[in-house]
Amino acid sequence: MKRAIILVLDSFGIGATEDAHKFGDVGANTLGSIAKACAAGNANNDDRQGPLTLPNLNALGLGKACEESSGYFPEGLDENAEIIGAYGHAAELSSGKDTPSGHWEIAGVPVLFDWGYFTDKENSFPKELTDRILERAGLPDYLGNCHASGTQILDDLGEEHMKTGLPIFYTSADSVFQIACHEETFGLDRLLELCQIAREELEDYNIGRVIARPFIGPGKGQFERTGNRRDLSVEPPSATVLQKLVDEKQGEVVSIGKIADIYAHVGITKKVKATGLEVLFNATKDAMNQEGDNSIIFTNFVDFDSHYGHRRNVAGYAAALEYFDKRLPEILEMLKEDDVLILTADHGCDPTWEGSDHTREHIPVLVYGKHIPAGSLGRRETFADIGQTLAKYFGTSDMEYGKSFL
Ligand SMILES: O=P(O)(O)O[C@H]1O[C@H](CO)[C@@H](O)[C@H]1O
Ligand SMILES: [Mn+2]
Ligand SMILES: [Mn+2]
Repeated sequence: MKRAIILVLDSFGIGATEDAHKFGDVGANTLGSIAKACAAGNANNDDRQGPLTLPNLNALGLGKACEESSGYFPEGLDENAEIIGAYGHAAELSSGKDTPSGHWEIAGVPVLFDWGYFTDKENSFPKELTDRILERAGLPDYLGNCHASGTQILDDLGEEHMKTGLPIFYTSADSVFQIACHEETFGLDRLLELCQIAREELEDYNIGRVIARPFIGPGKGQFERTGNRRDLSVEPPSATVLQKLVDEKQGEVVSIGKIADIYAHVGITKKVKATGLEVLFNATKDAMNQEGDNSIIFTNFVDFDSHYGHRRNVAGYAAALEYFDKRLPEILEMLKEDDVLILTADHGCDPTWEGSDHTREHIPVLVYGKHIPAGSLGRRETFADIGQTLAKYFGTSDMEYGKSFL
């Protein structure tokens, strides 16, 4: 019975890529920076203290993968631990360091074209675009029109939004058009309709995603984003390994969390809505109990990125990693004879880096299964090696990019 379980720790990079200078990210290392801060006693909070402790991820080869990627073995992890998994680090072929590019490349389809971006930090959006969106939505105006951190902008504009009823439009270094509205005063359905309009009006702008950012709370300092976030993505440019498994093998692809949105619902046969590390973990285990031959169980753990990476919260990121690590054996124990477990990431988001954007980094490629020999997979030229490996494992037609490592 063939099954792959793919766990994406969103933003968990392990060291800058060779082309990081193009992104201003030379020296970024999400895991490395967290490990350093923890070892120095600079990442303590109510949930955690001291050096970074990730024995289970380390046994799969995480520490060594980071060392091969960056020359730095993460402090806190045991350099002499017995390694039970195959481990490597992969560079990104895609032109961007965003979530869809990273995920599509993992599934064998790198994004070789350039996305459209709203590069101006202020007055970011063309007036003819926002005029059309507002007109179709029957709104007189909007707030924002800038690059922003999604939580900071709620503090800055949330109250004005509640008072005026005007939506908040903002963007970032990613190819995104984001709309934040209060779930209760503006309404979730209205926000989703507005995002759909924006998606349609953005057709000529080559923008990867429109993101609905609903939030709740009474006022400044008390606003919180909810689990009703929706990402309206364009479709991947060609068939991913997910789609091939469905089309060629009549397989199942189970999306847990954001995965379905990221692939624009293409190549996905089941969707499980889940928010937060704990619920995502439980949902992954449920799917592992249910799914049979020719299935991919694919989970995105977005909190690493959205709650800690973008928020530059090192202690929070470390605590979340330690929580993930503690629960990992539950999944290892559930693996059946031929199951393949892949732990990876889609880009970096070093919580010690300036600003609030992603960082261009290698991703870890940790592969574990009862019949997979432990040891280094070395440097991989593209995330698409994962997709090609899956194509070979499931016996679909080959992907155009990537080399199988099994
Ligand atoms: O600051 P928030 O809203 O979390 O935004 C982050 O999430 C979006 C999608 O990854 C990007 O725009 C990134 O900057
Ligand atoms: Mn991401
Ligand atoms: Mn992000």
